[in-house]
Amino acid sequence: MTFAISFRYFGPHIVKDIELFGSVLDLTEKTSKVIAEETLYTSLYKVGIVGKNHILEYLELETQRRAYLPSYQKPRDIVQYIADNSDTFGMNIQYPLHSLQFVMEMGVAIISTRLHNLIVELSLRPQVYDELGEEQRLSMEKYLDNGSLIPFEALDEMVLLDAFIKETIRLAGSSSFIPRYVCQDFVVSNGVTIPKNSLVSFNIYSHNRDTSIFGKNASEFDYKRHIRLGLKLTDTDSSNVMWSAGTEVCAAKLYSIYIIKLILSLIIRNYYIRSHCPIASHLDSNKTSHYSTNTDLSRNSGLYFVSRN
Ligand code: HEM
Repeated sequence: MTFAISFRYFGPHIVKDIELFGSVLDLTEKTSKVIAEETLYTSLYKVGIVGKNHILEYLELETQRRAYLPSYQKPRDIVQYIADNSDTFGMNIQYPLHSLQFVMEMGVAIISTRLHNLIVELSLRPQVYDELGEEQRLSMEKYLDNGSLIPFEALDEMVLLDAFIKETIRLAGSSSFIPRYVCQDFVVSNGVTIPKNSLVSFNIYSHNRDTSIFGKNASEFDYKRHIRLGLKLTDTDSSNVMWSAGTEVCAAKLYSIYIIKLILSLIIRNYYIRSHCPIASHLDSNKTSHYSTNTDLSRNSGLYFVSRN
């Protein structure tokens, strides 16, 4: 999954470069071992796709420093876990550090892809933009004493923004989501056997248009449905599988929600987003979203920000 994300993040123009490294990528496993090795980073660094590796430098120093901290001073986080278990990793301490760095980088990458979806969708829906703008105005009024700071409670209270994010991401899901490599023959409940060595994935595109979950207009953009149905972005049930489900729910769900809400709030408070996309002018019907327009007009190069002041 992570590599599917990075392809989207880097964009088609450099997919060719990435393909050069096909030999070091193993896309057939959920968590490929090779992605955690230095080879990939070094290769990407050489062609200028990524910058110097300061994160790894920091993690290396920090794990060494933490090994000497008295127990009452040790933070309960993943870096500490690695420091405390350095014996287990032995000479390969680099392995968990690279993996951790990779999670952080991919986390940033995935947030940026979702923000991209959201900003394009906003640009196409001036009426929704006004409604979200009004919600921001009320929030600013309520939290006037906080100046330009936006407290967590304020983000929690932004129900329209919550619903807008959820609806946009619901309609943007692709047909291949959280792919898995099948290590052994697996019989599913309807008797079908998935043979060993297959790749399977969840069709979130169809799932998110299921009328039994989202109502008759499941294929349309109707962001207030989530408010009517009492659904929130934090949910992790069949109405919201964007964070996955079960035991593998995204470890940074809340962090991502707050970051996305914060960034969108700041944008909405300060700018109007307009699109050069001609589709916007006749997008009155809710039958489409920026993903179903399926056109390069919906790229961010077609957008411009106009200051509210
Ligand atoms: C809008 C942003 C994000 C979305 C939509 C998202 C979505 C997901 C999904 C669908 C999974 C399950 C993947 C699978 O099982 O194959 C997942 C897992 C995970 N995500 Fe996120 N993610 C986001 C941001 C982040 C960020 C920013 C980080 C870290 C800084 C992060 C860290 C993780 C980790 C560590 C897991 C594995 C959890 C486990 O297997 O127990 N995610 N995420």
